[in-house]
Amino acid sequence: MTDSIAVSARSTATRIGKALILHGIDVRIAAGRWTAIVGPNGAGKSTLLRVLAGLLPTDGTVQLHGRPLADWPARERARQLAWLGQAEGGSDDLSAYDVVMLGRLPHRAWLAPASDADHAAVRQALAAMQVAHLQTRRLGELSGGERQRVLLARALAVQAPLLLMDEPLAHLDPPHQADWLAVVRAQAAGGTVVSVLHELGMALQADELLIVKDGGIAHHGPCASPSTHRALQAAFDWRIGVYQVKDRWVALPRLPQPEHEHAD
Ligand SMILES: Nc1ncnc2c1ncn2[C@@H]1O[C@H](COP(=O)(O)OP(=O)(O)OP(=O)(O)O)[C@@H](O)[C@H]1O
Repeated sequence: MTDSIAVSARSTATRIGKALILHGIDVRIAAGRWTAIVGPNGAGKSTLLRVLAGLLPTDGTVQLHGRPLADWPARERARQLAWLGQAEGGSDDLSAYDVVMLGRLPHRAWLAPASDADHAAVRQALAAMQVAHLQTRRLGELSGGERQRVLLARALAVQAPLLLMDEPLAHLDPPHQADWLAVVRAQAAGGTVVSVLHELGMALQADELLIVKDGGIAHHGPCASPSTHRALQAAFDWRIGVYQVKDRWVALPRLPQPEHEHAD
């Protein structure tokens, strides 16, 4: 599994309106791994994730399991690729259970009732994100973190081999971040995960780091590699340091230094 490519994008330019947002993209995401996309604000991380999901047109080609995205029948593609966007709205009147059931739509025939397998997938996803006790509550009346966990459960309920998530940790407290980490590891053991993350300490727990800066790919490499750590620090203008704490890598902000001192 690790040698194959789950999703790839090759494009010279991605525009939103007239604005050039991404340029010179050539990225291959390995299957069976967790890739974290990181980089400064406005670098183009979310745009790149949307390109990989086929949600934003671009020149060049985007391929899912070696086949151009555009060639996939919509339902089949929806079963292959689960998506969690940033600040998603629109389902506030639905119960948490029904929101998670939306993740099963690609598996259901038009107007067909949910099957036992659909209900089982929903219950499993609710349990994985520890929101089973919220299942009868309306999405709109949940806290930010509860809501995010329900939306994560919806993405998990798709049971797609490729899971793309934009800032999945938004609003999650540290224990729930740790739970999410366990879920992602399990997910990557049988499939592929790509997540845009601002929490660099969490991103460094991934297998691969894809560093985006100024609309291009600055680096793509293993999270544990010194060259990746150097590239990460450089991408943030050396305003962060990467350190080893026991068996994990962490990134910490560096305080601004007086003009005459240099970063180490
Ligand atoms: N609809 C839009 N119209 C014009 N420019 C846009 C639009 N959406 C995003 N951009 C611009 O594209 C660039 C990349 O945005 P993107 O959201 O991909 O960045 P990001 O790396 O995810 O940022 P952040 O870390 O702040 O979430 C930014 O300069 C942004 O202002």
